[in-house]
Amino acid sequence: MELEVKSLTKVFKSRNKTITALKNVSFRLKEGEKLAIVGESGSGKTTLGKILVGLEKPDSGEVLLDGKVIINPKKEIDLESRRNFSMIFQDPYDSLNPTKTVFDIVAFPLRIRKVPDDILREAVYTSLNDVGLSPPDQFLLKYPTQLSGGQRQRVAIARAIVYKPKVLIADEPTTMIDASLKAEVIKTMLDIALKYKMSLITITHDFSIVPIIADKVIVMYKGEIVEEGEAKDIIKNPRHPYTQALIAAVPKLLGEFSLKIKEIEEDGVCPFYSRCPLRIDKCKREEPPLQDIGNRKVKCFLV
Ligand SMILES: Nc1ncnc2c1ncn2[C@@H]1O[C@H](COP(=O)(O)OP(=O)(O)OP(=O)(O)O)[C@@H](O)[C@H]1O
Repeated sequence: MELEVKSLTKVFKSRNKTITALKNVSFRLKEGEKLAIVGESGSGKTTLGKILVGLEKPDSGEVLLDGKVIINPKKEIDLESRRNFSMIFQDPYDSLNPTKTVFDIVAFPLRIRKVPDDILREAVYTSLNDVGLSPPDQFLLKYPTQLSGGQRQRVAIARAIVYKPKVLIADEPTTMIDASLKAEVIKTMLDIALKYKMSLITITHDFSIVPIIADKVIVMYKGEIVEEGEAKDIIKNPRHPYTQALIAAVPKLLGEFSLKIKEIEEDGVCPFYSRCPLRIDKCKREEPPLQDIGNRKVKCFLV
């Protein structure tokens, strides 16, 4: 399996505002690889995940799986292509229907694909065992409100993996759960990815989980990739000033790190200019390209 994301761009327009959520985002992912997409709130991470699972359409660019175009602006993503991806959403309180039992929640993706009952039942049991909700019989008839936060997140994972996607996308999977449960949820996802040879894309603002969850990292700022490379290299030696700031902010909350500076929003200016501690004059006159530097890509003149 090889996933290729090519120049994805997505712009949201409302009455008086245009927001470029993604701008020319490209990357590749192989079978079993683990990628972290890191950036603060609003950097476009969730939009990227939503495009992959078919919840949003790109304005331009395309996504290929094993060389075949499965997503482009003119195409409705079909159920067969969607089967390759699955997304675990940030909030296990919000994403589980409170009126449905665990069985119905986990079975749902198979029901819409009209999977026969006996296969469906077997798949739900396997999924619940895989996420550590075992024995499954103890959980099947429970409602989300009867479960703890960690258990709810496990149900969300069970639902996401029930049809064995090739790429599992986890959007801030540990944000809403207790710190003490973070490691367990992460371990569950890693075990599952390994067992089924799934590729894992973790969307996060939290650099502290990157060494555990990823071999590759993409750092996004305002919808653009500003740095991309091997996780261990980037953590040891971040090259883009934004990546440096994100890593320096661990384990502080990124909210504390955000500087309240009026941002310059002009074309032809580095998007990180207003916040960059290392900016030079050129950064205000010219937007740096995403340059290849060894096995790294960095969108900065200073590297
Ligand atoms: N449906 C939408 N309509 C209008 N604007 C949107 C929509 N979805 C996202 N945006 C905007 O696009 C930008 C990127 O949002 P996105 O949710 O992808 O970022 P993010 O990095 O995942 O942030 P967060 O962690 O807060 O979810 C934001 O400015 C957001 O307000």
